[in-house]
Amino acid sequence: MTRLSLTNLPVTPAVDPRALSVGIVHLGLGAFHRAHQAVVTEQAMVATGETRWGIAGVSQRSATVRDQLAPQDGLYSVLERGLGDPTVQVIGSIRDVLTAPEDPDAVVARIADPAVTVVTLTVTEKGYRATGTGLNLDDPEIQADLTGRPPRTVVGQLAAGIARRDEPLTIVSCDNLVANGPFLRKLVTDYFDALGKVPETFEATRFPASMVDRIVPATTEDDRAEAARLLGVRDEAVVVAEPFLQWVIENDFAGDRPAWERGGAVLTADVAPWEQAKLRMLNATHSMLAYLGALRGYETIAEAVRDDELSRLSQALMTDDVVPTLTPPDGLDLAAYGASVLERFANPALKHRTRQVAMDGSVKLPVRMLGTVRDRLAAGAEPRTISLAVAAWMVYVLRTPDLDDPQADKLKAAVAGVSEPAKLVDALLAVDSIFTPDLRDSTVFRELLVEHVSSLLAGS
Ligand SMILES: NC(=O)c1ccc[n+]([C@@H]2O[C@H](COP(=O)([O-])OP(=O)(O)OC[C@H]3O[C@@H](n4cnc5c(N)ncnc54)[C@H](O)[C@@H]3O)[C@@H](O)[C@H]2O)c1
Ligand SMILES: O=P(O)(O)OC[C@@H](O)[C@@H](O)[C@H](O)[C@H](O)CO
Repeated sequence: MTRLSLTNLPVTPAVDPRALSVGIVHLGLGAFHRAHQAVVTEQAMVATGETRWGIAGVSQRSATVRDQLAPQDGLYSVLERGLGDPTVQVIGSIRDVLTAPEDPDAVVARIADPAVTVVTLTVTEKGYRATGTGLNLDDPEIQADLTGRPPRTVVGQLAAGIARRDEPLTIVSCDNLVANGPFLRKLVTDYFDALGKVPETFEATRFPASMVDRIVPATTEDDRAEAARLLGVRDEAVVVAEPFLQWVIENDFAGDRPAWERGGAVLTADVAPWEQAKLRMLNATHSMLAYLGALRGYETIAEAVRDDELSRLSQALMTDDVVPTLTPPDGLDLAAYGASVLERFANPALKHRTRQVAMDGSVKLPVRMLGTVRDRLAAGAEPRTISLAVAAWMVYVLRTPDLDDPQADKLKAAVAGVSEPAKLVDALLAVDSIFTPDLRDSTVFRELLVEHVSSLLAGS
């Protein structure tokens, strides 16, 4: 079947791709960016008529996305799966695709280009190479970048690009992290400190925080076949998304930016309440459903949330444990938000695999769950359901032979030969890159974990 390209365009993108120049570099050209920031950026250009916000996307690890997009002139489609029939939209805002391991100098050159004023990122939690307190200076790739090779890490790429610029830059993390903007600023600061030289432009570089939300499961062959059926041409780079899309961005930019608010984003002075509500309600519940669902043999999140007991536990997690820790942003009704999250998870057309959401637990737990545990303990409350979520991760680590986690070897070594609940809990609580001393020393938390792990092990 013919491939999607500028000469085989069954559906015209909302912008003319040929008219665009590159003004944004995006690091981490995965599925999410293509279904979220690239779409909002395109809509912003449609609303303003500007043509200078084309995106140069950077694949950080393999050449797969480049090999999918390059023969298609950077074009791809978003297959939206809601409750009705699926729809498909061709997106034209990605204008260049680079593969960092093949051409690291080209990535730095793009970041240094004066026409580029904004860099965005979606490189997953582990892509930041952080410890609980800052940049992991023991990471061999960070150490290698610090010797001055063409950088291979995301922080090294940003630092090298900033160092070559005369004009300040704005860097927007779009990953699910607590205070993602300040967090990334700290990592880049640590890098320059380790180098022993801070470029003059760094002080003016801005790192606005952002909250991003749209469920974008990994694309499957069935999705590619469905897109081909709807488009009449083959799209190897199609991404699947739910209809919902939200992007809240701190309005703190060093220079020009796309009018993202004209494309559906919200620009605000304070992202923290949005981000905390989303990470603690949506993402924590997502992860709990992933671990409990996988342990019960459910393939997808939609199957898991349709289990009455897991649905009740999801509701209890949000209502009893999370909501008391939140100060909602103006205009957000937390009860209605919680109900809408569960409805979105139940979308049967989105085959979001429990195993995909469950991956990288060692870096997700601190972001999604442990803040709630800490806040409830500090309030003298018993964090019952959130502890079940953590216990489910512990049993998942024990029971999953091919654990997909950056610390898989360390976690599997910690639980090797363990079968008693208390020993499993103690072995994993001792992993200090995940659990801080206050949590390790909490008798209430430990006892809840042992109780939940006991019943999960007995029930399976
Ligand atoms: N998919 C979603 O529903 C969704 C929703 C909200 C936010 N996000 C955020 O976007 C991130 C990416 O999600 P996705 O769906 O695009 O995943 P994906 O697997 O399609 O893409 C992941 C991207 O991160 C890069 N990456 C992975 N490990 C890395 C490492 N160690 N160093 C540097 N780069 C690395 C990959 O090269 C790839 O470009 C998530 O981790 C999350 O923080 C995703
Ligand atoms: O993308 P991850 O692996 O960081 O997390 C998995 C999901 O919880 C996450 O992607 C949600 O779908 C998303 O945060 C919804 O906006």
